[in-house]
Amino acid sequence: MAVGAELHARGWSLATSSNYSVTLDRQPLRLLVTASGKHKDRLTEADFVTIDDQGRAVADGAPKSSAETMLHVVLARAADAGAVLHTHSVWGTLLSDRFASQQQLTISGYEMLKALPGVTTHETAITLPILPNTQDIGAMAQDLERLLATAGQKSEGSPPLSAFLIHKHGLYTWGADLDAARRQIEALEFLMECEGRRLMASV
Ligand SMILES: CSCCC(=O)C(=O)COP(=O)(O)O
Ligand SMILES: [Zn+2]
Repeated sequence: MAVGAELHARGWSLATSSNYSVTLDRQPLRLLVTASGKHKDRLTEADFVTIDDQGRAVADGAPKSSAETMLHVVLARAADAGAVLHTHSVWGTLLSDRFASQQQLTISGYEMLKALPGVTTHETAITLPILPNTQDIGAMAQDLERLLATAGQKSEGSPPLSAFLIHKHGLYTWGADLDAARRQIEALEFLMECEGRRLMASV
């Protein structure tokens, strides 16, 4: 609840945008996911749903979980996520469109990069893949599974994939726990704003 209020206050989870999850159990898989369509500034305990590995609510009478629930399931299953945060910031949305033809946004040179897992120097280049947006979340979940499988084969020395963008939609990041995901979302939103402002200043 506190994360929703905070990300809303930062302008990254306005209105009903965004969704969040925490992995409760791995065997069987159980995630606590935000309910769908909730104003993220006003989440209450009733606005969280425990779901299984198929994205189904475990308890009868639970509210409908996020429309993007299956992305959280894929991240918990295939990327070992302990927590996932998804935001809809202005900079993430604009940059996902500006770099859509390249299907990725690369950011390098900023000291803030060191807030991300596996990054020890500002000289590191991180790449945020950009997935196509679609209302078919099953198709998007398959795209994400492919992306994670490919990222797993990347060469040693590059930081692990810990975030991606969806075209004209927003940012996903995940970590071992909510603190890690919270730290990453703040660093990534900062980095995207730097990159967006830098590009604007150079036109
Ligand atoms: C106006 S937000 C549109 C849906 C979306 O992208 C989102 O992040 C929130 O969807 P949910 O079903 O999790 O409320
Ligand atoms: Zn979204």
